[in-house]
Amino acid sequence: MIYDIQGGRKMLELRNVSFRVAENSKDKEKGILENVSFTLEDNRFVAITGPNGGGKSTLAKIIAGIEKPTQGQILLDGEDITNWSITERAKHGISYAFQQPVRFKGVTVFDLINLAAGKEISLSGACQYLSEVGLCAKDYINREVNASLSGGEMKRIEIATVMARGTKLSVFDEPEAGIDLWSFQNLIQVFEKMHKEKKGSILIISHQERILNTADEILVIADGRLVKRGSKEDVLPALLDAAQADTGCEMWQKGVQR
Ligand SMILES: Nc1ncnc2c1ncn2[C@@H]1O[C@H](COP(=O)(O)OP(=O)(O)OP(=O)(O)O)[C@@H](O)[C@H]1O
Repeated sequence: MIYDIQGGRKMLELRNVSFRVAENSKDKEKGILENVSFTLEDNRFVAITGPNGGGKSTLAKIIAGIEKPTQGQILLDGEDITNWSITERAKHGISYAFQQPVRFKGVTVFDLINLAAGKEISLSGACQYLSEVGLCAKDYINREVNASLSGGEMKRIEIATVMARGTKLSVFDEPEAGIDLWSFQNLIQVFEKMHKEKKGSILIISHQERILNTADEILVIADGRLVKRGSKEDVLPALLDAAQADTGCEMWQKGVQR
């Protein structure tokens, strides 16, 4: 078994992960992520934050298998999954909720939750997930997952599907995006509950102080690099000062760990 320096079991490990794309001019490359390394233990709640365009969503997509790193390795329970597809990773317990969820014509909300659960679940069981994300279940359970759903509704349905999946790692990309303030309070409780019930590890990309405050650990990604990692007590005060001073990225990059 593999343990990290804090003594917890390493569930996910990123080793020097880089993601570079070709720039418009043929011979040049643009670094979206550069040498990102970190480990995630079982049943942890980790938030990833940082300035817009810093590389957070790319990192989440690389973990879920939507993008492949151009360099580096990803290990799940000690096994190298760098070249695994999204499906293989999903089968082995990695769930991903998009920043902008996809819609599936012809599929109902109930179908989607059932598919996510990977087993037959009752109507009341599916409704329970919808209620937890603040949707009145009877109004949504038989609706088609199409363009008639608003962005916020779609987002909540997707979070319900990730909960139904109940995998060892759930990755959420800005779950707060498009969610109204009232529902947001409930959403925080959803994540707190998932964490309390130890339903696997949660990796959330977020800019919201309340989500960062709930996390066991915060990673700050800026300009494609992991610039800070620590407990909320270590990381949050500097982040909030930076936000107030509006110095953004420069402040975050102080004390860069490379
Ligand atoms: N395939 C790609 N080709 C070219 N540029 C890309 C590609 N993927 C991401 N980028 C660029 O990489 C940068 C990081 O994007 P990413 O979406 O990961 O940022 P982010 O930190 O999640 O931002 P936000 O907080 O705004 O959601 C952006 O400048 C984006 O335009």
